Amino acid sequence: RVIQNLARRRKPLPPGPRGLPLVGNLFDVPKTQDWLWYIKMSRKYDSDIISVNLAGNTVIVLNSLTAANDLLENRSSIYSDRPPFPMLIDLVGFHWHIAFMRYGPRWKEHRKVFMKQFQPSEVLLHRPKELKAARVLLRLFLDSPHKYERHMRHMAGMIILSTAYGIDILEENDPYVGISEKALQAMASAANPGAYLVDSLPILKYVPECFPGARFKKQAREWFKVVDIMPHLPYDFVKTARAAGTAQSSIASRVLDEIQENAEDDVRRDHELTLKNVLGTCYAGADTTVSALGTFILAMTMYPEVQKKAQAAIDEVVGRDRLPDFEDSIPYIDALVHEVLRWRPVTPLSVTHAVMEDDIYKGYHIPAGSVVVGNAWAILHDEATYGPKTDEFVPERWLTADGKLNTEMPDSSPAFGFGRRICPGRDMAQWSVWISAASILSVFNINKSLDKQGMPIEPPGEYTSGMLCYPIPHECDITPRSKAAEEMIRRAQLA
Ligand code: HEM
Repeated sequence: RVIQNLARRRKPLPPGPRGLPLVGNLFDVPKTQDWLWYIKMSRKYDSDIISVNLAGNTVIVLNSLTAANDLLENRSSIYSDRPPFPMLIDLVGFHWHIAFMRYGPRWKEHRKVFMKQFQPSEVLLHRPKELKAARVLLRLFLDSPHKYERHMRHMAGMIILSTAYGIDILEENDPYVGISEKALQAMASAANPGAYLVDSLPILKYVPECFPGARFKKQAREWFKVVDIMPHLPYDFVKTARAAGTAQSSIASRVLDEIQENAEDDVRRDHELTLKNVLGTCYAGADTTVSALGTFILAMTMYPEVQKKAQAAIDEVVGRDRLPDFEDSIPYIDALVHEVLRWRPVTPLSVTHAVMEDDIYKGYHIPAGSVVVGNAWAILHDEATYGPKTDEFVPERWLTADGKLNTEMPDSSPAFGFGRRICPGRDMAQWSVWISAASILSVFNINKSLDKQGMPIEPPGEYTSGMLCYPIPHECDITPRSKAAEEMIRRAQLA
């Protein structure tokens, strides 16, 4: 084995730009949209696998579906760890979040509990809550269309908090939404690759707060206050509601019933802690759904002809006198959801994995402990896989000539990551986006706003840049397709 390891180490690292002493490529990698820079490097070195050195840490970037599948999927037994994330975990306190747990028994236990609640058969149980939230979304769009981003956030929060905890959230200033949003803002900032030097030089986490340049520690301490209580607050709500006999059906209640029946005190405590962490993690999923819905609104504003085709497809199946339901089969909307996830992936560089053992791929050495990144943007924009004009929003690329979903083609799953860490909420997420998109288009038109001269305002199509990216809300006009549509939205609230 020793000889094998020595032989591996003699192989070169995957190609990449030469860095400076000590800092390596720390200042070469751009702070924003680094996925585009990695594509450029991949072309420059004519290799779908490249490496950079960030202050001594090797980062391996996989820029093709083949490379991502070969390593993250087919060798997942050694490629499913996470890097240590000193800022996010040790300082900001996200140690309870499944997505950032190291590979091992603790992660496996959490993932098992999560998967059980979000496997496709269980997701069917959550549909009534998704449908209710989609209908509330329509009414909110009707009342204040310009606040569409806030309403989509409300909808995603409503689905997750009612599914996970049986909490009916308030339309304004809900305390559970408030705390979760604050924690997620902290996550978005702290997980931003390259944003904090402490992630490259973990020793910095020990410097005192008063030390020059240690402002990040003060910031982390502020964030810690909300991040630490985020999973506890809604969980305590369920426990109180159960004691009072007022708890609504929810994942928390169902799992608590099972736990109460079977376990000894200390086993039960462990199970409860796992459950609390799993449920806390769910809200982060809500945030990704908001990003995908924002991309949907952007695409509909930019591509009116796609919008018209989608509406025609809905009208053909659903008609104009009821709202869409999960039972409706509308392949054009299936295609549109895939295209939303592909065109502007929510996590363009996915979430970083780490490799646990030395490995060799295509003759290159991948050292144990390297960070391994699947460049989801590069993969989902590869014309060899997804056809021409991948920068354009074209749902037809997912359809056969007779308008059915093309099952021969790879789907949009790289948007949800890879291998053993692939997003376990993806089924639920896709259905949330599906029902929202179908419901919105069945009753609303989304058009470019007009400026003072009556000219259409082109949406800038800007996104935030980080691990999770969100479209920056743009001006658009969201108006009911007819008086009857408006009445249908109001009636649906009373049902
Ligand atoms: C459009 C919506 C969503 C997108 C694009 C998305 C994307 C992702 C990605 C890229 C990962 C990392 C996978 C990897 O490391 O290879 C991930 C992980 C995860 N997602 Fe999602 N997600 C979405 C919605 C959701 C929802 C709704 C939930 C919960 C109900 C959820 C729960 C999780 C969890 C728990 C993990 C961590 C998995 C692990 O590390 O084992 N996600 N997601």
